[in-house]
Amino acid sequence: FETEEHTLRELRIFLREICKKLANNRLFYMFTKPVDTEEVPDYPTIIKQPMDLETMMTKVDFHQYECAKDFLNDIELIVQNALEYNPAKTSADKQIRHRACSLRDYAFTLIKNEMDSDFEDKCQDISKKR
Ligand SMILES: CC(=O)c1csc(NC(=O)C2C[NH2+]C2)n1
Repeated sequence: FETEEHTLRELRIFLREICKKLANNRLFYMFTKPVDTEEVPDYPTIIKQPMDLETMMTKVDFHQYECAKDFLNDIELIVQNALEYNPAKTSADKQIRHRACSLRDYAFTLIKNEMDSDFEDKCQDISKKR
């Protein structure tokens, strides 16, 4: 059991580093905090499951990710929300969609390059057992 807790502790340290790198990239500024429903009142009428990088950092601290796959599922939620909320042909919408796709590619590539695949397998095994 103790070794499982050591594994999940190491996962949290790794995911905080990934989250920090993504949140510190100016390209992803609009994904760093929850959309302000005061400024964008129609957002909650369209996007039913909002997600952002600050919320993901909190989820790491609350032990709500047991493997990198769960973390990447929330990245994909950020991306899908942005594509749904910004469907127009305008340059503003196009730029946000392009940045959402860049966020996805950065996150998946960072994790693939910096994470030992055996370590992720161990995390997924622990997650399945729980
Ligand atoms: C996080 C996110 O996807 C977001 C925040 S504001 C926004 N879009 C706009 O403000 C307008 C450009 N066309 C609507 N999208």
